[in-house]
Amino acid sequence: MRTARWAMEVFVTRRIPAAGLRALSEAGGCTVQQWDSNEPVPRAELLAGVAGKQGLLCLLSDRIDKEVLDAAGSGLKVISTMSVGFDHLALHEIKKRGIRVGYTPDVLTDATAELSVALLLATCRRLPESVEEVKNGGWTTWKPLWMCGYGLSDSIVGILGLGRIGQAVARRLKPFGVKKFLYAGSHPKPEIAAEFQAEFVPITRLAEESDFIVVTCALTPETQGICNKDFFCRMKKNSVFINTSRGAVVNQEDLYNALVNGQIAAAGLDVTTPEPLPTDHPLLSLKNCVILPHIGSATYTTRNTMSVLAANNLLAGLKGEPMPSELLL
Ligand SMILES: O=CC(=O)O
Repeated sequence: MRTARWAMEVFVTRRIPAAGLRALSEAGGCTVQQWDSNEPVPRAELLAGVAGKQGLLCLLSDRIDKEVLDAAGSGLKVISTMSVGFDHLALHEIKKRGIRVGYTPDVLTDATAELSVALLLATCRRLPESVEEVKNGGWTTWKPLWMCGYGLSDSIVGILGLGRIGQAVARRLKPFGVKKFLYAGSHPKPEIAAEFQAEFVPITRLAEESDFIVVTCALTPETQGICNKDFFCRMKKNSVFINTSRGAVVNQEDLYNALVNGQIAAAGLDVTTPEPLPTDHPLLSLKNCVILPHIGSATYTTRNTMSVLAANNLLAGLKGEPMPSELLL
């Protein structure tokens, strides 16, 4: 039997890819308690599970707030989230307690950018609607005016948040013949934008001039609800709105009205508020709104890599070593 030089207890809030769990168990010295289910851990189980632990490996669907931190107690040293987003973590409270945080940027950039492009094309070329017409007999003949949508060729694409994923989206869209890229965000990034000759503009101009808008910014107090009535009213009537960041960046009621009133042509959302979106939600009744169940990073390889990175972040934090991807608070 291997004797551990350090003995730590961790709580894992969900069933994760085996590779991630293996990384934890092979490290030795780390006792894992896991909510071994595909469904979210009930709040009471989370509060009980985290009690007395030194490490917590969680997902973006777990709200890690003061209550959880209090339940964990003063021994909690590390929180490792298997996500690039960290809006589910009460960072102020976490920082106050001196807890380190790991996350999983970079490894999901390609998968998420790919999904963003897939969603954009599915939305602007009306793929779900078309598939449905084939199944329901709506496809009676080839019709010149039927199922027309909007193409990327010669278009203006606006990226809200030219971070890692926004850049990867622009890189993938460029070969489709995009005429011009605009981007908006907290500050200009001239070196990065040079690759796409992208122009930094105020968000109002992004809304007014873009044929396609792709939202890839992080959810922060500044970006919460930023895509609102004013934003959608400024957009062109034939423009398409895509969001693969976080649902709360969008005021969904305003988006619904924009889609119903023809203020914009269509929307594709991989993220909503809440998640899951209730099946009777008004947005789901619209043909010009394509909604996916938050699958941006969902490739087998990416999810495996994310789980291993999350495990390695946790282990490094527990040992007091530099993490492969630490969120600096
Ligand atoms: O949305 C996905 C993530 O934050 O990893």
